[in-house]
Amino acid sequence: MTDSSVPPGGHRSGRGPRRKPDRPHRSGPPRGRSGPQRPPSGDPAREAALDTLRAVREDDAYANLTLPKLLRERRVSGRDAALATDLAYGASRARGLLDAVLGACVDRPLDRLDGVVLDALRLGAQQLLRTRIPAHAAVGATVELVRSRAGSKPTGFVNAVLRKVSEHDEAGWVARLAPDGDDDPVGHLAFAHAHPRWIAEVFARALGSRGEEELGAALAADDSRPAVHLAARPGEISAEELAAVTGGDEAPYSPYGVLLTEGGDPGDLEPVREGLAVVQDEGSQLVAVAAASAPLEGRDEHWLDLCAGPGGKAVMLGALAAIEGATVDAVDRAPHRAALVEKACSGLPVRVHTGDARTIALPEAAYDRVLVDAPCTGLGALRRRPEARWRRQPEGVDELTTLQRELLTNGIERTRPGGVVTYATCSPHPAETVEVVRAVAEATGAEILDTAALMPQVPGAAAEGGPGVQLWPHRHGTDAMYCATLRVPG
Ligand SMILES: C[S@@+](CC[C@H](N)C(=O)[O-])C[C@H]1O[C@@H](n2cnc3c(N)ncnc32)[C@H](O)[C@@H]1O
Repeated sequence: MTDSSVPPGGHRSGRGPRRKPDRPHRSGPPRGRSGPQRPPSGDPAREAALDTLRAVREDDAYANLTLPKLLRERRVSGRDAALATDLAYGASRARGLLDAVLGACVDRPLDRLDGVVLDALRLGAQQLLRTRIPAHAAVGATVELVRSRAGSKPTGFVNAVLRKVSEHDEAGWVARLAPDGDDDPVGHLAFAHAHPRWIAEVFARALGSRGEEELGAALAADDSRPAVHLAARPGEISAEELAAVTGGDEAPYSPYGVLLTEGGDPGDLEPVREGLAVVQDEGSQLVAVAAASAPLEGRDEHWLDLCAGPGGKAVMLGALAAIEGATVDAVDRAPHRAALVEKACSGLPVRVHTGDARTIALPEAAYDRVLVDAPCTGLGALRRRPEARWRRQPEGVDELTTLQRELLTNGIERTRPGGVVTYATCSPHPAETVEVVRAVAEATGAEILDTAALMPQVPGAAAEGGPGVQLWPHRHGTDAMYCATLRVPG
């Protein structure tokens, strides 16, 4: 079970949430939407969560962008903000599981329900099944939310459905509704950990021989909120100093990583405001460090980051290049993302270029080091985008793998003989990882290096069934990043 934290003194008292009388508050549908204005429910957390679910459902919005904006606009903070976040992100992540339970409690297809009622039922079911909020508080608060947004008419229906949901806990519903674990272990685990089956199948393939043992842990870790890591800027501050200043812990694998142990907005931390550190998953740090340190004979001055936006790895590469006396060319096709790289790399020896990496006018066979951090399905970073797992479709994978092969081939063509190329994705999908690297190495004659040897401090890093390193949330606490290094024949 995840997202089960109830804010201190929160809603376990059984008395439903109370609004502080002096808190400035704006309620009702998001700005710019018309519709009957009803009195607010006096529950800013659930109102913000409901409006977030609506924006995700109707406008294809991202929950992790919508909710913080709503909370800021409405000046919702503290416990209310924490509860809104738990509910909106939790219900977005668990949508498939919640809908299966609701489907068993409602006598018509869910898509025939009024949208607000469906969103509210999802929020109610999330509270009942995946938080420690007492059932009567969860049902009562959801009914009041519906009354304030849709009037009294649907309240009896919502009350009755949620009472049926509350007849079993999450494990009880999984036992009733999930595929049988003996006949269909992957389907069972996918249901129990609220993942679409196709994603669970991809994880199982990527885990290879360890799939049977580890798939449940992998899906459970993917169903929880990620820890926040900082990357100390090389040459400016050490991880040890950064940990001391921020109160975090030095991260286990990245020489520049710090694991934050306190909540709060990391953007408010002084070293982050001063540009001495950035928020960056430890897995991404390891990829950038591997790209900058893969063994190389001869000149080591010209580096290239072919898919650089928004610039997380380019900052690390730029800072390491500054120490080595090298320079970095950073490319991105999207002008707004190239602009973000420019901003992030200010003061570093990084030149930013906007254009398609496959055709941009940059030298051939000239770079000593190249990073190809390819666009991908993002299946390794699902923890960061609560609704993403239900939005992604397997059909998009082929188009991406074609682009990935072209980009890696181009990266190899731009590398001098004897130079090194690092290929990375934030996806563990074998079609995007080991299969791309194998196919391109075969076609170009590039030599695949032992990438796991570049990260001796990371246990169990070698990818299953192919070259490269595959990191995992359940093993390493990182995103499920993949990377492989190749040497261009001399
Ligand atoms: C996974 S992201 C890179 C993340 C980045 N390296 C970082 O650490 O912040 C992939 C990037 O590739 C860019 N991209 C996609 N197709 C491209 C192409 N044909 N040429 C150059 N950039 C491309 C996308 O705009 C996106 O910014």
